[in-house]
Amino acid sequence: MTQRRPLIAGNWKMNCLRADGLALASSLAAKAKEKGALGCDVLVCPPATLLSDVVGVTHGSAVAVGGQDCHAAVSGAHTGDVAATMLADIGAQYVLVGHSERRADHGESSTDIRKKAIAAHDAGLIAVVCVGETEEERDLGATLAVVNGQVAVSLPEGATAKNTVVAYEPVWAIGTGRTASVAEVAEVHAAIRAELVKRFEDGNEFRILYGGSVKPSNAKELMAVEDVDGALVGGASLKVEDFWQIIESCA
Ligand SMILES: O=C(CO)COP(=O)(O)O
Repeated sequence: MTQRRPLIAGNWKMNCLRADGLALASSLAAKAKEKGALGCDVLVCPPATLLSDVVGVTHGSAVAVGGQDCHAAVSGAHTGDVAATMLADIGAQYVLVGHSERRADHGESSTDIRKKAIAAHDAGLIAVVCVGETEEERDLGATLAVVNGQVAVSLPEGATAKNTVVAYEPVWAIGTGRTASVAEVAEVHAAIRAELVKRFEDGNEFRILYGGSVKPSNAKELMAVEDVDGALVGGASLKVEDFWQIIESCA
């Protein structure tokens, strides 16, 4: 069986002013240093305003830093946007693309997301490509068709297990306290794995994260599911003790 090193990623979303964000990142970096070898890779994705400083305070620790989005272009007249090259330039190693909140708030399509993933790869970043069905789509029995469709279009030809992570986040489980059941997660992750294996030579090596109300109390159970290779954590990543317990669930 392929051994995939888990990734525990914190998506801070639009939270944390400077003092709180830097305290959170510094505490995590200190805990990681104190612990030594961890059972997983660790990533935090702060808001753009804090990226550079968080890179600074986590430097030399096992905590990697990522952006929450990037533009598909390298530069140009795109007011308010950030290029993948800019993220790489300040020391970020990852970028989230296609989060359901971006798909919903900014009307991003899977085609847009593929372009962003290509920009991320060209900049030397690891793209964390997010997919997931809405509650309506699940109720219609369309979950696998929706998620497989998003995976097929959002992942570019040049995706590899080294430059791409897939994150499955059912929209109805995000920030709601409702977590998908182990059976629901297992079914979708197996379907994503099958898509990846069909399309990419190293499809078995891609990490597939689960996200949606992951917390210390359910992390161990979710991480034990076949083809769950880590978590993308929102709310619980803002509390150092909670996020740390989720990290430890990979030990
Ligand atoms: O959207 C998420 C992470 O990207 C999940 O958020 P919550 O963990 O707050 O449900």
